[in-house]
Amino acid sequence: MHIKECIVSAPGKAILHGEHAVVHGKVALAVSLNLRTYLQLQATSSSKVCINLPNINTFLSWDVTILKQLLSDSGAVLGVVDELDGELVKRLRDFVGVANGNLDTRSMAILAFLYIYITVFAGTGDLPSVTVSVWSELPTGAGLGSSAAYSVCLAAALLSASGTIPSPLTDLENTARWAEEDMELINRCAFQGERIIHGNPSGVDNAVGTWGGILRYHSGKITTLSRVPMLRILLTNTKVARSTKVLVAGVKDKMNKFPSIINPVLDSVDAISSTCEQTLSEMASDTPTPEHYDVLEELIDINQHQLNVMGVGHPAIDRLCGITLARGLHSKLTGAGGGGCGITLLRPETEHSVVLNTIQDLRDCGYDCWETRIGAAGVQQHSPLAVKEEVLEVLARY
Ligand SMILES: Nc1ncnc2c1ncn2[C@@H]1O[C@H](COP(=O)(O)OP(=O)(O)OP(=O)(O)O)[C@@H](O)[C@H]1O
Ligand SMILES: C[C@@](O)(CCO)CC(=O)[O-]
Ligand SMILES: [Mg+2]
Repeated sequence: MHIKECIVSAPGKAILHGEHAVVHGKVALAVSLNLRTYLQLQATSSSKVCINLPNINTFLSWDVTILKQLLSDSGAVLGVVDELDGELVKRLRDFVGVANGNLDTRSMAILAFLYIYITVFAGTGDLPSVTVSVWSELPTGAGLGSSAAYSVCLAAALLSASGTIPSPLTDLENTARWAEEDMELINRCAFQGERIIHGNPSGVDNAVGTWGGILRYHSGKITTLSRVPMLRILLTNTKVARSTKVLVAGVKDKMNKFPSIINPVLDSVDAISSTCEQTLSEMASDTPTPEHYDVLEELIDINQHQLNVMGVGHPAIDRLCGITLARGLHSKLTGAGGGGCGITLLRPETEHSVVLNTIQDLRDCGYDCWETRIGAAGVQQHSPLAVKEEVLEVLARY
């Protein structure tokens, strides 16, 4: 079979409001980041499937014949992308030697890769020899949607390589995006990768990885917010490791234990997202005022308290909030919480010295901290000419 080689990338994300509540049907607002995951797919004649994941120090290969055996035993078929094929996941777990409940970083990444590779190529009747190398600018497992960017890249590259979706690149451009219906397929396929890594994802992270921009996400309905002011955001990584899967399951346990206490909190988060959306829209249609920023800051503070009530806070995040507040800035965790990253809203008039001093205070705690740009493009295909040299260099090593 003819394999179309490609380089693709997808952005990470920050959730402004609605993490966790979105898993239970509430509204979330999320933005793409200018930090991306890159994937290079190459055809080989080695009769092997190789995966190189330098961010997590994982380099593996399998004989195609062994994977073909797995495929014929499982009877997996392409097209069943809306439901996770539990039987195939079980076979893959046995094949890779990963016990159910094992949340090890490498195991999750390998399972997600093999699952998407097999289901995508099952439809073509053949499993090709390929080498897939992934490199990300995102911290892994820190709340910035690294799992979704990884799954979106896998889906886009494997669907394109198999010819299931066309390659959008033409001779005239070095970076291109897929048509809407192709992106929908990429998003649905990536969602299965997220299911393997997260357990019960809402789909918001892979939607941002696919479409980019600033999105409202509600029970699978994705709306791009076109009227938004340019927000300045500081990102801080507390470097406290956590697992989205464990945190999402923890909130579900709390809901089951105390439904009458936790459900109103989720409703209240929903109202936070709606109020934020309305405020952003007012700011975009008029000149943003200090009063608008007062509202945004108060929403951030309330939402952070709600996340603590849900049990997904962490002392390292409380410390981040305290440090920024001492400089007059408001912060909350972003993503699944339990450590990981937080966002801090900067006002347009926030002085450069205040930003620099805040960044220094946070770095003194051992945190990484930087100002970020939001609203980056979603999944893209690139010619090598359009990829930063340092990224090409890493990808070329394998
Ligand atoms: N660059 C990468 N290479 C290989 N695997 C990756 C990479 N980035 C993420 N992953 C996979 O995603 C997992 C991290 O996903 P997890 O959902 O816990 O964190 P996150 O996506 O960064 O945060 P959040 O879901 O809160 O936004 C890792 O354990 C790994 O399996
Ligand atoms: C915690 C969560 O709401 C966001 C993780 O980035 C999980 C999800 O929506 O899948
Ligand atoms: Mg994730």
